[in-house]
Amino acid sequence: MTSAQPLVFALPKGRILDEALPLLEQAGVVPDADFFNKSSRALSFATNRPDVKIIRVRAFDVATFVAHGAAQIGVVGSDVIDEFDYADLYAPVDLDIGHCRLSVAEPVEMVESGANARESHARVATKYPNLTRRHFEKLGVQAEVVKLNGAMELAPSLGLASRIVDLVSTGRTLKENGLVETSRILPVSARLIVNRAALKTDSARLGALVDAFREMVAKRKAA
Ligand SMILES: Nc1ncnc2c1ncn2[C@@H]1O[C@H](COP(=O)(O)OP(=O)(O)OP(=O)(O)O)[C@@H](O)[C@H]1O
Ligand SMILES: O=P(O)(O)OC[C@H]1O[C@H](OP(=O)(O)OP(=O)(O)O)[C@H](O)[C@@H]1O
Repeated sequence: MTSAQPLVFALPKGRILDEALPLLEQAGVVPDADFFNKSSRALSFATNRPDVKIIRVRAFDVATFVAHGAAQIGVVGSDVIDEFDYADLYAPVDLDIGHCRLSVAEPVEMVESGANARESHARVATKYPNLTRRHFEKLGVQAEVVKLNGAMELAPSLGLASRIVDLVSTGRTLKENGLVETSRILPVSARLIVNRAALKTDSARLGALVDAFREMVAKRKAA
């Protein structure tokens, strides 16, 4: 990565994007109009800065693009950062957006019977296999993970798993699917991430962007 090449900024499509865009603009990066064109199938976009372009990817892929240097900077949830645990990622700024938590949830009737509490083995449906295994290992419970990419809340009622590990905000999805949160694994918020090697080779531009986000988040908190 030389400073002559444009910086690639990876943004997650989906719910974090709406909260991240004002921060991006306050940091001096404004996507071109076609970024907001709902009918566009483009995935890469110019910005007001000739030396910065944006790629819009799935939330779970932002960390991978940045860790491998395909993007040098990005915004992603700490759930994704912790799930992949990439050595080449550095997460210098908690953006104080995208707040939720990663939790274990179980069917209400299982909690009432206490059946799951005595198990030394658990079949868990989740989008987060690594975080799930690490959590249950700490409890001395062997977790057999059933990997899903969404709608985990259906798994227990369909006999696919006895518990789930998933993100929780309001708790509404759990409640409407007969589940109850039984333990919290970690709090989640969106972070600014950078590729460690890129930060060394292009410290001027990347360092300035990190500082801009850091200062802006501090100002918002102080307001
Ligand atoms: N209630 C929530 N549920 C899920 N993700 C949340 C929630 N609140 C904040 N987030 C953050 O948003 C990210 C997920 O974004 P989103 O749900 O839009 O995409 P996704 O469903 O994970 O991705 P995709 O739709 O491509 O499968 C999570 O990684 C998390 O950091
Ligand atoms: O506690 P709540 O406010 O109900 O939010 C939690 C739900 O939000 C997420 O689903 P999302 O809508 O992001 O779709 P997904 O299943 O594709 O992740 C998550 O997977 C939970 O299902």
